[in-house]
Amino acid sequence: MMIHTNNYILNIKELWDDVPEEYLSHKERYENAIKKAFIVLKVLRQLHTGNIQITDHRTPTNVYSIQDGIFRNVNPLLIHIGLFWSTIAAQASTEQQAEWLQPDSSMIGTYVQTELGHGSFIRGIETTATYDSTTDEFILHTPRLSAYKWWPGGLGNTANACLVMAQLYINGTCHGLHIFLAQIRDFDTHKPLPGIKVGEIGPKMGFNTADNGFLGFDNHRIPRTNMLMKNVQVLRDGTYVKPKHDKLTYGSMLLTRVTLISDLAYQLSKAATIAVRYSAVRRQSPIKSNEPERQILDFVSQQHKLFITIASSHVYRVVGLWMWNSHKRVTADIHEGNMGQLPELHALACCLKAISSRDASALVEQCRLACGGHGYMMASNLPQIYAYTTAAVTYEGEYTVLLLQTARYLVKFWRLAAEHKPLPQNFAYFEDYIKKNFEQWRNSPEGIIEGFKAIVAGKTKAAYDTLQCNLRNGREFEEAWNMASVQLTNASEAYARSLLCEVFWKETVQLSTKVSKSLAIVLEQLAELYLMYWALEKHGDLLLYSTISRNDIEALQSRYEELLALIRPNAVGLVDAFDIRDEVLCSTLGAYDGRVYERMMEEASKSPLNEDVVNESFHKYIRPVTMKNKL
Ligand SMILES: CCCCCCCCCCCCCCC/C=C/C(=O)SCCNC(=O)CCNC(=O)[C@H](O)C(C)(C)COP(=O)(O)OP(=O)(O)OC[C@H]1O[C@@H](n2cnc3c(N)ncnc32)[C@H](O)[C@@H]1OP(=O)(O)O
Ligand SMILES: Cc1cc2nc3c(=O)[nH]c(=O)nc-3n(C[C@H](O)[C@H](O)[C@H](O)COP(=O)(O)OP(=O)(O)OC[C@H]3O[C@@H](n4cnc5c(N)ncnc54)[C@H](O)[C@@H]3O)c2cc1C
Repeated sequence: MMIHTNNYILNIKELWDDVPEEYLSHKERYENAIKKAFIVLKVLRQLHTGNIQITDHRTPTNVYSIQDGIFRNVNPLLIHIGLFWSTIAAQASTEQQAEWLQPDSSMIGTYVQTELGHGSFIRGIETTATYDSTTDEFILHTPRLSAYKWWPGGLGNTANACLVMAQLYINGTCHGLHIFLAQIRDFDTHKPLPGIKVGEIGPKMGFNTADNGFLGFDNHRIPRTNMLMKNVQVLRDGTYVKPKHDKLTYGSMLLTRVTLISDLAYQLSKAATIAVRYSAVRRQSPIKSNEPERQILDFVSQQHKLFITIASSHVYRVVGLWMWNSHKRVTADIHEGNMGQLPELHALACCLKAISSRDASALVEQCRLACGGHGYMMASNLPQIYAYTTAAVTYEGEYTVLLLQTARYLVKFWRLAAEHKPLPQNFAYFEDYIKKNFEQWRNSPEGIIEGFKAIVAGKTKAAYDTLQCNLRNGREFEEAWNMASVQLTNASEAYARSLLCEVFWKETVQLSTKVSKSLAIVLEQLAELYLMYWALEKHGDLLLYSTISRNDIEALQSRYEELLALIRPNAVGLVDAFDIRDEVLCSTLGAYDGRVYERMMEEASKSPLNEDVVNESFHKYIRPVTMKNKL
């Protein structure tokens, strides 16, 4: 059958709710989501096997984006599709992949790493996998309460299998963290297997349809061949064959951090679409007292809140793709046995994941606030987008912890610069900073990019000097590092911002040569707005570390305000261009037709509290008190 995936999925009635899911209980919400998840999975499987064929392009992305509308919350199979399969594909041997990656597999899996006691510091993970050479098996065990797995999506009820991160022991020697495939529930009855204690962790701020779970093993045995063995092996006699790089096991986190940047761009485009369209419909106060009330989008302060969201969505789209291509390149190199580019990719992924998630959640919240009281309604969908987005600041590597990873990388290059050793081209500016080869400030995108590099150099130097000072004062390295950690994270944050500005500007300039002149003008305005916005936000840092003057800052401010005015006529067009369907946006405030107040009233009528003219609580609780008082 030939299908157009958007239309096909949108026409499956069971995927769309009559009652908004906010009115369902925790249990009903999950059951509703799981029903839909398996309808979607069936479509994906049919696409995979060729039973249905598609007529449109970008299908996985299409399905991915439509599912935001279907679930409003999260697909309970998100980790099954996004992490379980991809980890097997990346870390299992060819034979294991042939056995496990069957499209009609009975396995529904998840990625089980975090424990009650350890999330960030994964070397502290306590679950053990001990090799028993007499039976050719690993024994998975949870030695104490803090070793219980806690958080994995889909683990609570959906998954019957999982990839478990555990400390590998062979003949009493610990070889560190490795990944094991373990079946946890019977494929037919779905009952937990003997030796497995599994359940759901309870309601959260968001992600409530993802049945995040807990898991404990009581000496649970799995075959030796269930350890993921592409990069590392345990042989039948217990011989341990080391990987080429000891962090290859962390590869799934690296890949997810990279893909998250694009996902966050998409969440930003949803929030921007809702807030900009609403701001074009909403009228509140005249600007001049004798004029009619104006669209709130005409208030320059409102443009300041919203246009940076539009621009940031483009930034993360561009940088997400740039990182995706880098990941592809580095993975191909690793395949050839060359690990040289892995540290750089890890350092970039850490700081970009940290800053993209932090920016996205702050900007989604800004969009919600920009919609006034109505933004607080669940029916605006902004609270759900915020709850989803802010989780990304924590999962897949907590914000500060990831910035500190990138700081290790920056400090290494600063040390080279300080010792006058050769630096790679992309860090040549460290040497310029040390030699005080400062460029004269230029009020242009290129000038701002140079200014941001000076901030990175200045902040890395400050952190490095503090670190050295702590060491000279007799502190051990780890303690000295901890004492400098505020400055170290500041340096990483600055590094991420300079990368975002540079990559976005360069890619936009290149893209502008390939599109119509009128489109190129708008794209460059957005890119320039992004750079100006952050230059003004960070003007204190620029004053400290670059040659910018007060007059330059005033000129930047004027240009920024000019850009807001230039973008204003295209604002609605720019969010329409994100091309997000109403069914996916799920927002009374952001629908394409602008029927905001009508939709709000229609949604309110769905409230169960409006089913009866007089709710029975009146007779039970209110009347006895109020009428008694009257007597
Ligand atoms: C339209 C858009 C389409 C897009 C679709 C895609 C959507 C996808 C959405 C996905 C949604 C996901 C839903 C949520 C799922 C959530 C899942 C999880 O949260 S899983 C659990 C994640 N947990 C973490 O991230 C833990 C964070 N902690 C760590 O990663 C590590 O503990 C650590 C890196 C902080 C430290 O590790 P440790 O072993 O202790 O390191 P050392 O200190 O010994 O060494 C540091 C050394 O190692 C290098 N390193 C670290 N990690 C890596 C790596 N991954 N690759 C390469 N190198 C690595 C590091 O650079 C240091 O090197 P050095 O030379 O020594 O400086
Ligand atoms: C919605 C959601 C979904 C998730 N899904 C999964 C999943 O599918 N699978 C899975 O395995 N896990 C999952 N997780 C767990 C997630 O990966 C962890 O919560 C995350 O890695 C953070 O670890 P933590 O909770 O231990 O935080 P902690 O590390 O305890 O952080 C608490 C505070 O301590 C600080 N801190 C910790 N270490 C340091 C340090 N070295 N230096 C400075 N500051 C530090 C942090 O900055 C933070 O402020 C999920 C979490 C969430 C919220």
